Amino acid sequence: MGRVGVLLLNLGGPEQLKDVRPFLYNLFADPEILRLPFAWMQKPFAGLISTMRARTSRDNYRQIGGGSPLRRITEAQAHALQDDLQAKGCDAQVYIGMRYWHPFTEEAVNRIKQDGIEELVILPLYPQFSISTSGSSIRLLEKIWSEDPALQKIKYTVISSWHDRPGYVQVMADFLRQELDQFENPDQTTVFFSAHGVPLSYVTESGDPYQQEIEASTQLIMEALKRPNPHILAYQSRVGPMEWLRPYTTNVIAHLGQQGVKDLVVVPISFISEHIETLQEIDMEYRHLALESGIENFRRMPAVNTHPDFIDTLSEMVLEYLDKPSLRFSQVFRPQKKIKLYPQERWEWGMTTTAERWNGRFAMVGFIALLVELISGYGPLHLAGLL
Ligand SMILES: C=CC1=C(C)c2cc3[nH]c(cc4nc(cc5[nH]c(cc1n2)c(C)c5CCC(=O)O)C(CCC(=O)O)=C4C)c(C)c3C=C
Ligand SMILES: [Fe+2]
Ligand SMILES: [Fe+2]
Repeated sequence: MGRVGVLLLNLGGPEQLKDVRPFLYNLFADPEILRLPFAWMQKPFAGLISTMRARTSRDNYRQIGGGSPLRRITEAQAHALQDDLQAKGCDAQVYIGMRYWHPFTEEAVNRIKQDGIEELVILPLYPQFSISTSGSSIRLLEKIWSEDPALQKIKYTVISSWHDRPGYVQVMADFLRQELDQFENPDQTTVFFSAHGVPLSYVTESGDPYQQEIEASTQLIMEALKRPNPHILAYQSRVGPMEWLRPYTTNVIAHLGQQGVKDLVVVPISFISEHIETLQEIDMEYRHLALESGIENFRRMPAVNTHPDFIDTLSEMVLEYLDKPSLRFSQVFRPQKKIKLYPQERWEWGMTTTAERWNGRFAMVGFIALLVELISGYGPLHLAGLL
């Protein structure tokens, strides 16, 4: 075996409040996250939205101590994984490549090249595949690879998804059982799986396997739990005016409260590390909503972070994939159709008269302004109390 490397992929998060705007810019400049009708719109639009959303987003990061813990946790996972692989006789070097913040994917790839890695396992830290997460990171790697002959000599394989790995399912079930046992009536407590949402069109138009994988993980965890608890799945963190996967977490929490549910445990199903959406959105916003809606006991299952059983699952997976035939970037899921940000209007460009063309252009400007406002939650319509 040649020199072995493992590349962990994750989203990245702003470490300080001053990083929030440039981080958001990188995120919104990615067409896998936000696809505009014309490519030339992407960067100006990302600039606009990131500037306008930065205030709300900074407030949220301020509430969790002024930055995301994602880098620190991912580094701890990388160290633990490297030690575990070593203990299992595999002398591998583990790298971290973040999509939108430091340490960037490009930096990780440079280090992999400098270190003379000959065999590489690429492991996204998202159990379920989505075009917007693992898909985006893998697309980026494919591009970097295509531009560098030195990288093309590395034997690599991609683990595109691991939502049904027995080890992962077992750790999640064990964590859930421990959390349930904190309630007075563990078997009657409602289990609320909260997954990060994606726009509905990713699934219905582009064939994103994300929803199906989330549902499968949920099912497998409930089976491994071996308890009779009622359970429900909903999607959180919607951004923008489009329809996202339903039901929305906020609606379901309010509804459960109205139905008289008193004990609720939230399982953050699409996250394996603590970050803003567990620490702020679930622990603060959803807790507040739940208590207001009549739920009395609200708990959240912690993310698996660096738990030894979780790290063991990761290392077993890496060792298994080193022996498997490799999965190429081109074999990883690709959207069937280009993702659209919104159900596209039929713009009648240059059809009849100049007047109609200009009507279209003015409508486009108005439409973009509305979109910016809906995504950022900030603008003249909000000021006028209309949104
Ligand atoms: C499975 C995980 C995730 C999916 C799916 C996902 C899709 C997705 N996200 C946005 C918009 C934003 N995401 C933001 C931060 C963020 N998102 C994830 C995970 C998923 N996103 C993580 C791990 C983080 C970083 C968290 C941290 O601790 O820093 C943000 C910025 C934060 C905010 O302002 O809310 C945005 C915006 C879209 C549009 C999308 C699907 C298309
Ligand atoms: Fe996100
Ligand atoms: Fe989010």
